[in-house]
Amino acid sequence: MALTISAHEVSKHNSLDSLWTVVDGVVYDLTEFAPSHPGGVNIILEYAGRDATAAYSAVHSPFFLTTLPPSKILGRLDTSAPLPAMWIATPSLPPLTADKPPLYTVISSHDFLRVALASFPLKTLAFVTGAATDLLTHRRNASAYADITLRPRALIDVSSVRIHTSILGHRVQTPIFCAPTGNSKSVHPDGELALGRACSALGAAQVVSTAASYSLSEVIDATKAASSTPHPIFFQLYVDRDRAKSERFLRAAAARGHLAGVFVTVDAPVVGKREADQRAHSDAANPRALGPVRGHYIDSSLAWDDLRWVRAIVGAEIPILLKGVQSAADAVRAVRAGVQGIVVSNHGGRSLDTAPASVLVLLELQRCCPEVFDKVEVFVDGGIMRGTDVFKALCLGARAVGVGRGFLYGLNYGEEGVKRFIEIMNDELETTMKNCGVTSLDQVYPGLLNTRAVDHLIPDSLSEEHPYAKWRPRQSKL
Ligand code: HEM
Ligand SMILES: Cc1cc2nc3c(=O)[nH]c(=O)nc-3n(C[C@H](O)[C@H](O)[C@H](O)COP(=O)(O)O)c2cc1C
Repeated sequence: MALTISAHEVSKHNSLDSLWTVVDGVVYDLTEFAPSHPGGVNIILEYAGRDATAAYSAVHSPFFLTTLPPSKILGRLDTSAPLPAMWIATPSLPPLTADKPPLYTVISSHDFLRVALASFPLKTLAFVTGAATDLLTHRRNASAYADITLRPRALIDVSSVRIHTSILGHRVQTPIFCAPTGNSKSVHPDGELALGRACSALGAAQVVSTAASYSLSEVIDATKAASSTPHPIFFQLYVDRDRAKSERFLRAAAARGHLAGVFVTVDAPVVGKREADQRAHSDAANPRALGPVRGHYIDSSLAWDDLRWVRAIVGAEIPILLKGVQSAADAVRAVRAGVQGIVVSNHGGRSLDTAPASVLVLLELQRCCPEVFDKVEVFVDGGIMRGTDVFKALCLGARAVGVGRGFLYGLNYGEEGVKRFIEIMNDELETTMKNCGVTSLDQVYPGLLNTRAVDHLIPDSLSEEHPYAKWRPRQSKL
């Protein structure tokens, strides 16, 4: 890359016909790439013909640029002459809006949420706290835990409790894992690296999203440097419409040699209608746009048979989990399809509003297909804010629980905040166990819960018919 290119030359390539941009002093030709940019073409166009370093670095690690074909790296920017005014664009993400209270004053996940509400930039706030349409599933994920009550046992020696367990053969120090979340750099510049370092320090498993700001490899490298005992790292897969791209990602992930498994997300064939996100991005320049372009690269034709394709790529050894199982019928199909684990999840209520709260689906599995718990490892996420929630999910057969937003609220304070979040949740779980007369996670079982307040909501058979409405559409005469 010997060529030096003047800012004046770059600025001529400022349209979709010829689109150059500069990141960290390197000039890239994004003409071919821009229309398929997973974050949408408009954001790239905004930086066409000028410097995009700040905007790029606000959401991405340097890794993504290395995935462009070498022919698209045109040269270095000539910085010997003064750069034109307005050439270096400011990032589209505004800085944090408020000072955060000291971390030691934050003592619960609700406190972390309060700090996020006061300090996240508007777009980040909408992205992280948002959910589909009326947020009913999002709220119900949490409130359903409150409807399930505990049945404590007394006079048991609980002076010492242990919360370690295993996930698909990997020992973890806590049953709480970091669920995959995209674009974590919008919360903190260290994004998934900080999540990884904190998980590694406290022995929690981590799932790295396809849409992560840092690549899986960067996360593995960062956490290896932080701790000598590696924590299990999983990769979450959104299958790309360009299947060859997903195949390359998966092969690279498998070849990296530190992959505990692949979570294939199945509850977001399209991105849900998240109105806070739409409002935060509404733009007079594109009045007809209905929201930020997210996930348009996801292949909505993905079907059960495609799991064989995933298996063929990752090989026989790496476990595959389905993330986003929302019915007993699909849990049974997943077992038949030969996966090693399922995650009962509705994407934190972000995909389909009024889908059932995930802990209720866990109960549905217990009622309609209990054998699933013996055949595969079952996990759950969505709405977990307290140690009591974790405990209840484990009593209902979850091997471990995922938390999405909570980790991001911790990440607001960087690695230390994530550590504090995990420690608070662990501490609450231990307190719950002691007060319920349980000293290790192999003692939890459904008898420690009263679920009567929600039992009437749980389907009572695997049948995919409505219990009494039998109407079917008539054949159209057209
Ligand atoms: C001018 C350079 C670039 C800028 C300013 C930019 C900015 C952005 C923004 C703002 C988003 C949306 C984040 C959100 O959802 O809030 C995004 C998403 C994304 N970008 Fe870029 N980007 C650039 C170049 C690239 C390149 C070169 C690649 C890869 C080769 C890339 C890969 C992605 C991916 C995978 C996502 C999707 C994340 C998701 O699914 O949410 N970007 N980008
Ligand atoms: C900001 C954000 C981004 C997310 N990104 C992804 C993703 O890239 N892939 C995925 O499978 N799930 C994603 N999820 C869903 C989480 O993995 C998880 O299912 C959900 O957040 C659990 O609910 P909770 O946030 O109430 O804990 C995301 C969730 C949030 C809040």
